[in-house]
Amino acid sequence: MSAPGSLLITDVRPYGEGDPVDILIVDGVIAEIGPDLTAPAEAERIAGGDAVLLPGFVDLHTHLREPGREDTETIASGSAAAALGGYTAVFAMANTDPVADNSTVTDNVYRTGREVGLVDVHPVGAVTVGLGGKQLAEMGMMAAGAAKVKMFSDDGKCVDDPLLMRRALEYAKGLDVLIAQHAEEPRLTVGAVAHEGPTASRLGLAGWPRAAEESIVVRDALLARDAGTRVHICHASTEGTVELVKWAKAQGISITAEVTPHHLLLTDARLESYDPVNKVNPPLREERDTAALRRGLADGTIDCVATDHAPHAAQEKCCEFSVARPGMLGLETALSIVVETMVTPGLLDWRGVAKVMSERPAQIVGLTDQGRPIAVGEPANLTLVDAAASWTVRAADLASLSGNTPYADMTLPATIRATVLRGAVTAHEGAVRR
Ligand SMILES: NC(=O)N[C@@H](CC(=O)O)C(=O)O
Ligand SMILES: [Zn+2]
Ligand SMILES: [Zn+2]
Repeated sequence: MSAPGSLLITDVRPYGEGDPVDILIVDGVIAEIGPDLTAPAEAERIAGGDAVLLPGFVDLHTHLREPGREDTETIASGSAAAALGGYTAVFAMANTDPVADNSTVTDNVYRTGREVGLVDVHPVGAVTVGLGGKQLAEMGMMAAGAAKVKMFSDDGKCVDDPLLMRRALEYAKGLDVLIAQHAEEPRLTVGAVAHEGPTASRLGLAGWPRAAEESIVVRDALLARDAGTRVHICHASTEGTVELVKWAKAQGISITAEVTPHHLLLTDARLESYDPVNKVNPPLREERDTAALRRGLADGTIDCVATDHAPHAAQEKCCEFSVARPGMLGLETALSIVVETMVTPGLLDWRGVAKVMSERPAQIVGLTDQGRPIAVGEPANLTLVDAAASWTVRAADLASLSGNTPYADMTLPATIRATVLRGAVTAHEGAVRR
């Protein structure tokens, strides 16, 4: 499925480098790159306005709430949010209702995503039946279905039983699929709603210690070593996790890790207001953690950025902190937060942004048509970034059906001028194209 016909994008700088060029796309594939290109009269045209041209972003961690909670997000609304955020592929987590633990659900999510057509929606399959942590799901059936499921995760819950995790990794090796772990030792987080530290103590909130994450990270690194397979760590949130992933990689263990935009920018200082918009799993931590995560992302210890876009209804967020649902929106603000935390301080250049938001995530999960070089003959999955622009986040203006953004009223750098999926313009100047 690629857009038939031609699209001419004028005046863009691939990876923010060199003089502006034009890009001619024919039938979904980059046909020419150079100055002052000509296109057939009927070709669609987009004025780049000196935008930075990047490969389309790939999100390994998105929660679309379909099936089950279509009041908070649908595959259509989440796809729109993704396209507006510069994404051309997203991985939709399995903690839906019903759970995506069988190929009927995963194939339906996949097909609906194709029908919407704004972004490639790849369903994530559950590792265990019903996310129950007791019995392995039929991973092989999901991998063999129409969706060709490539990633499995019980995200929202940790696969905490070490023997079951070991078996899951062994099966994943045989199927050549990826297991992504929500690293949380549940015995250490009973009742926890905030990072365990001085802020939570002062505010009287039950704490989630760093060790709850780190003990699972190191355990799963060792299990992956013994199984001779790979494991991916969801939403790394602590300084210790960065150290452990670095250690594991140095041992030759096949481990990868993602960080969310909110764990790069926000700390538990946010909790002073008791506003549950700041409640998330794993919790917002301290400045030494955000600093270590930024350094880790810059030096490649942390492989990529993933949003953990987690829409929730107002009535489940605007309530007492301890009972509010954890999670925050992320798709439409991710690039801006990465610019704020990584590009502006000089930790990443635009090549680096392409790497952590597109190339590495595509490689980690084995997508062959995403995260590709901007070159002739490559699929035209592209994002145009207006690096000089800024915008003020308004929850009501977001395409998501939910409003739980922690960045409301903040003015952030960089906007997405356009997103192109296989030659089709999916978003342009803040509006989706259907
Ligand atoms: N991150 C969150 O706080 N919540 C996620 C689940 C998860 O990612 O663990 C959700 O599904 O709402
Ligand atoms: Zn999680
Ligand atoms: Zn999640």
